[in-house]
Amino acid sequence: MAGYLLSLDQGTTSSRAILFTPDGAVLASQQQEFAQIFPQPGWVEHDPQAIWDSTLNSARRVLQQTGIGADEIIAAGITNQRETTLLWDRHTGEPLYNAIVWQDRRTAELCQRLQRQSGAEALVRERTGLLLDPYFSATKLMWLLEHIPGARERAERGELAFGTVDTFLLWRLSGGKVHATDATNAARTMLFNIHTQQWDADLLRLFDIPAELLPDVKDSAAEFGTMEASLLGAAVPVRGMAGDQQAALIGQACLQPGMAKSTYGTGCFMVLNTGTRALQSEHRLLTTVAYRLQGQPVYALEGSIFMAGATLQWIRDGLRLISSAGECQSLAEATGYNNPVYMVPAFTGLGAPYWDPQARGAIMGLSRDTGIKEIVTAGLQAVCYQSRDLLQAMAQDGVQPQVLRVDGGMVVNDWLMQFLADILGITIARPRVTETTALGAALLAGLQAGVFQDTDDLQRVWQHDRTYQPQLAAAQREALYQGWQQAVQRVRSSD
Ligand SMILES: Nc1ncnc2c1ncn2[C@@H]1O[C@H](COP(=O)(O)OP(=O)(O)O)[C@@H](O)[C@H]1O
Ligand SMILES: O=P(O)(O)OC[C@H](O)CO
Repeated sequence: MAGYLLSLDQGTTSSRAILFTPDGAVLASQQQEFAQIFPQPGWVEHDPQAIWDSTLNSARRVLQQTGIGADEIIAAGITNQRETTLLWDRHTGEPLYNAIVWQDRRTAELCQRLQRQSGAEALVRERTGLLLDPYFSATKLMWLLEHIPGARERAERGELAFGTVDTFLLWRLSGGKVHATDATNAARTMLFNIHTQQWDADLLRLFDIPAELLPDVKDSAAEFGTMEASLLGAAVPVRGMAGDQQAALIGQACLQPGMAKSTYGTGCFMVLNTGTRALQSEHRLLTTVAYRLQGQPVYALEGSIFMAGATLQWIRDGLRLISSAGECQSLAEATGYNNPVYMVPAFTGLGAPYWDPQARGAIMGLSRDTGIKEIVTAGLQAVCYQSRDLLQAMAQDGVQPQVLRVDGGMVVNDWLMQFLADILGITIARPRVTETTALGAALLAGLQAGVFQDTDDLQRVWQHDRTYQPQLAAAQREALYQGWQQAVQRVRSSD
């Protein structure tokens, strides 16, 4: 089929537009960063106009760069930073406040208050697969309704619309005609019942959210509406949508139960396909919707690590031990595996499976001969030990992937990938196209457009670049990991 697939990838620090050929190759890519707003400690906001402008500019530029007309685009897909919460006026389209970003912790106390309410935590866990944490949209929306004068009354009168970034972009792209999301994004709001695939009345009551605010929830490959022709020069149909980590799972073609991917960027997100079974984790992993096709949800277990590449950024910009992230590979090669130094990068607490917001970072095992290389190596090793924590939690929940597909900025580091294989004891596979998030959204759009017939067709798009096999003796692997577990134990605020 002639024509192209356009992917709009709206991330936490930048927006990207990528044009793919129908066989999943990247034709061109444009990216624009935007400002992070930190009004108070622990608060993180984005200007909605900056989200919109950077997305639209990237899309326009990628067409200009290639000379391709919008009328040559078969379908567009949207993928996005998840959980980030917006509230806008249905008549004017104007947001009432900045977007409250997923990293924002302003509702921590509100969450603690709700946790004390009998049965609240269990209700959230059972219906949404999530934990009662400020990370998700519900308490952010609650905050907006409480703090913007008149917002609650207006919401009850049906004058306002809530949305995560996908929904906001679709609203603007469609000229205010479509208020919809997909099941993967809905699953991160803490208001959506992942079993019935409906907004949940009990949760709406718990968080005091008027149902009038909510978007329609569609499959991840669906007819989401068309973009206003004035935006790109032709009315491009939007046919795919998924939160960025779920889109990466699709872009990595992890479409069978037991297949897993891990994205190593600023943070790390490991997602494991569990098929049509919504597996409830006993080890504080999240249960989430991986994608929904033809009304059938496929579920996933997810673990997130807050500091992956960000640890190296701190080593570079905070400690100034290196001048670029690329330097760390040769330092790690010189140090070797048997590094007595352990770094626990709990700068903003520990994520899954610990969920310990009070824990703080530490570097342990220092001696007079410790130098820069040992500290840098410990920063890299911490990413792998934390991945092992997540993989182990998944295994204890009954699913043990044999291969982990990886992507994100850190996976260019061959030493890191080999150490990851050795510490996890499974095969690490790196794909040829590492823009897996954008690819996932394009694949969903292509599926809906008929470019691909079924998920088997999507699987054929994935191409392998390099694999790393575990080579370390089991005893040595366990000894290294034990050192990590002891280090974590020492920084935790509670058991
Ligand atoms: N050679 C390298 N080895 C390890 N980490 C690296 C290397 N090059 C870049 N990184 C890390 O990769 C991260 C950027 O990855 P990227 O996927 O672009 O992040 P994000 O999409 O979250 O902004 C940075 O935090 C950087 O420290
Ligand atoms: O935009 P990213 O890549 O930092 O991803 C953010 C995640 O979706 C947050 O859950």
